[in-house]
Amino acid sequence: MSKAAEIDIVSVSKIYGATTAVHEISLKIPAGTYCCLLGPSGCGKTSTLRMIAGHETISIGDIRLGNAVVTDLAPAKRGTAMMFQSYALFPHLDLVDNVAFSLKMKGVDKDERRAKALDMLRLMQLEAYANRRPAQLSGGQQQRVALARALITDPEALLLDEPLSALDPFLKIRMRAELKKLQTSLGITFVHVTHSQEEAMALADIIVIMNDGRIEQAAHPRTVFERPATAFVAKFMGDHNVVSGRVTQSSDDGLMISVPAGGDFLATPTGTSALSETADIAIRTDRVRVGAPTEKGLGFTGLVSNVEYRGASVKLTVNGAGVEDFTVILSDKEFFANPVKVGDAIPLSWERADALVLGRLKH
Ligand SMILES: Nc1ncnc2c1ncn2[C@@H]1O[C@H](COP(=O)(O)OP(=O)(O)OP(=O)(O)O)[C@@H](O)[C@H]1O
Repeated sequence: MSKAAEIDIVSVSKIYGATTAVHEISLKIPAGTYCCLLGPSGCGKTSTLRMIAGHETISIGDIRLGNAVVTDLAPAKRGTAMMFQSYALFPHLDLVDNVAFSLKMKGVDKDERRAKALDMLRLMQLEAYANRRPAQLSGGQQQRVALARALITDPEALLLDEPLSALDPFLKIRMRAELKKLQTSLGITFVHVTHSQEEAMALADIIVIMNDGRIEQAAHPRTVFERPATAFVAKFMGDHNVVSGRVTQSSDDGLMISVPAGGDFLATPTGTSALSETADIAIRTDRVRVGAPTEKGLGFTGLVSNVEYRGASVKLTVNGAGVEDFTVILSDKEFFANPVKVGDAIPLSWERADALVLGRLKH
């Protein structure tokens, strides 16, 4: 139906008075990609999306869409369409008029815009509701109307600001699958703002993790999870233990870090990390086993402070070797073959490849 555009963000900053919301970010989003901007509240995701849309001016830098620099273009001239968190539907108009609205603004004649709106409603499987008003629809249906309204302009890129946040948990998961299917079938570029790691992992070809107005990592979800670039990414994505310490020994295939008044840990450099006096390492919670390590630095003995049953798995929290709240996820089978309880002293271990040295971003 539509052509997709690459989005190229070149050294872009957003400054609101005394607040720098976005600090000189650069990012290339290839044409036809599903990109999720992910990060905690206030990290600059929405400002970035709004600058791509043209709803916010760019303080410094440029944004290109396909071959065109769109930095100073009005939103309607960019080839982008935006879907808002609240859907922003007109309560007094039926679905056809809601969806056809932007074509009416462009001066497209009535028959043509109604025909196109009906096509879009058909695409969203809402044809049967064409004459209803938004209040007569479910949350999921309203979301599909908002999508139809954004897509009627035939955009090269669709920008979505927390599109699933108004939905209940069950519908959220269903609509998430529908968004992915839609993006795949249209083949256009989607940029989707979310603060949910799970949502970003499920949808994205590229996850852009932002922190304090900067990009910590932009990569495929599997890379982000298996090779988190920084301590922030490892902590924010979850399922990793991050241990910080002083570097006491370093070579090409290993780095030893000492935790103040605690243990020594061996870690694998990942290339993203410039070596310095201190370092952070990440250890996946599901890669830790109960048992003595085979090599110095690949485990420690600690006291169990919490045991949480989760059905298919059991989560242990362990303190020791200068590390607090070290998390271990065991399969239910592993745990019940050898159960432990709060207060037990247990040895933990992992493989050398499962302890990674993390990079540090200059702030
Ligand atoms: N119009 C504005 N005027 C002044 N400061 C603003 C304005 N809009 C955003 N900010 C500030 O810029 C920073 C980034 O805001 P932004 O809305 O881009 O973050 P976000 O990651 O989308 O957050 P959330 O997930 O809470 O929506 C915040 O500190 C915010 O307070």
